[in-house]
Amino acid sequence: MQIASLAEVGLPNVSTSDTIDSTFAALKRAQLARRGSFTLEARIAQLDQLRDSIKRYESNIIAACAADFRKPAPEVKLTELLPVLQEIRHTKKHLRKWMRPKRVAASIGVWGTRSYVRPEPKGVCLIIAPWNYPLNLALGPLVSALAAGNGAIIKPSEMTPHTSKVIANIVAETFPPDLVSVIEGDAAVAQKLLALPFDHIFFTGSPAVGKLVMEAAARNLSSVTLELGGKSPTIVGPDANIKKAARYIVWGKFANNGQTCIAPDHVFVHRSIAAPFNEALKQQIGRIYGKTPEARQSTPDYCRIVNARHFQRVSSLIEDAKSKGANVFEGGITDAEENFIAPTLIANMSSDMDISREELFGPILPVIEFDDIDSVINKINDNPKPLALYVFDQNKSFARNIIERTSSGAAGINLTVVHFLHPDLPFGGVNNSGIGASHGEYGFRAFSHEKALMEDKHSLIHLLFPPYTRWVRRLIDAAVRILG
Ligand SMILES: NC(=O)c1ccc[n+]([C@@H]2O[C@H](COP(=O)([O-])OP(=O)(O)OC[C@H]3O[C@@H](n4cnc5c(N)ncnc54)[C@H](O)[C@@H]3O)[C@@H](O)[C@H]2O)c1
Repeated sequence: MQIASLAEVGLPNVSTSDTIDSTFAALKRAQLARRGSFTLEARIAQLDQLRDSIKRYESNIIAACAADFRKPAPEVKLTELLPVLQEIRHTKKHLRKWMRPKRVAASIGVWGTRSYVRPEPKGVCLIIAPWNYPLNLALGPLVSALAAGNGAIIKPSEMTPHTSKVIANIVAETFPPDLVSVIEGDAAVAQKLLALPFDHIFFTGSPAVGKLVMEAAARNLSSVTLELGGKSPTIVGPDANIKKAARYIVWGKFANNGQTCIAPDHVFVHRSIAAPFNEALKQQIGRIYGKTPEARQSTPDYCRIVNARHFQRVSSLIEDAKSKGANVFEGGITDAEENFIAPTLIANMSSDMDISREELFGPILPVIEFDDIDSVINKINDNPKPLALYVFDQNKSFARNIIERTSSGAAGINLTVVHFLHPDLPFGGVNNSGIGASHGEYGFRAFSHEKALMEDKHSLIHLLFPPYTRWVRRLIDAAVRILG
């Protein structure tokens, strides 16, 4: 389905930047009012409503993603709809257990008390989303925020305006504005929002903007979850199943046109298998996207770069690499009219090239040959900790060695990207690639405050209260001796 203009997506019923303060105040008031009555049933009803609306809007979502960056419909279903719908299903199934206060056994020191860890809603949360999975990364966190009993403001990305409008319409149709509101806009709008004392900020985007978000959050001591990016390395060992490695790497890299936070950024391949591996990569690209440049440009299965600015950025990366001696051995063809960049494979990368430093976030894959795995591990450890790291090898100890000696948000063995789909795995980065985690119970906990609750039953702790008579002092000394 083609969308010619934003108006066709539907009339937005959405807060604008002028109404930021009043929207926030309304959410705050409503959140306090409903605090005691936000039951399991109420939360599940909201999740059901969200699921129904998403399903009702399915064709609009597909059309909007096509209008924004020619994202293929099957990719929209697999990477935008499925993760959010699965998150709803999984959350509904487990929410009762997650919400239940967890009994904690009394320790000797507080014998005679009863204790619980009681998750409570953080309050009013801000969700700032990126453009690359515009629906998934706006509504996925919303599922966790609602499950945990919060109100939320969503600020979708201005770079995918059609999808942003659809999100606004879904939310306006599904929730009262004092429970969930969408505020559309750019960085300036995000900055206005960030000045407000949100109870939690869930940000997905680049590490550079993540730092600004954390700085702004610090002013109000708002807690943060930062889902960031970086250069996720992939290592193909000497005993890799070459065909399988190429299949997963080509899919993980070129789906969404390389604009995936957990896409393999670059590949280290053992020199002994480099030639057949490079050939296998080329074969996979041909098999999926077509044998000729024309076929690759016309296939409906290949997404586009999101806008002219990013097209320019990614094209310049290729030009910079070429001018410094890189060998573009597949692709490299670009068409500015369509923000099209062919699936591109690059050899002979060197440290003076921009592709060796920047997160590529586009359809270019540098392939680097190695002899000694220690040098690869050292290189990874010399750089900021990545969001994901992938290893392909049949030999389990090869992967184990790398995973033990490096730090990354997630690690995958003989696959790429798929870990995103497991609702029981924490999804998140580490330091430069992120702080905190999302998905399933991890998402619920990100949006919850774990309140410590203790009740006195028949404890003897009052025997240690002042005045500090000789008897009390003796008791305290004994307590320190026994418990310390
Ligand atoms: N870890 C993850 O789950 C994940 C998922 C997708 C994308 N990413 C990362 O996101 C990046 C690409 O997305 P992007 O280009 O939309 O990121 P971005 O950081 O430029 O923008 C993300 C959001 O922040 C807002 N923003 C931009 N500048 C801002 C500023 N100065 N102050 C406040 N808000 C501002 C944008 O309007 C947008 O809504 C990549 O680095 C990618 O790896 C991470």
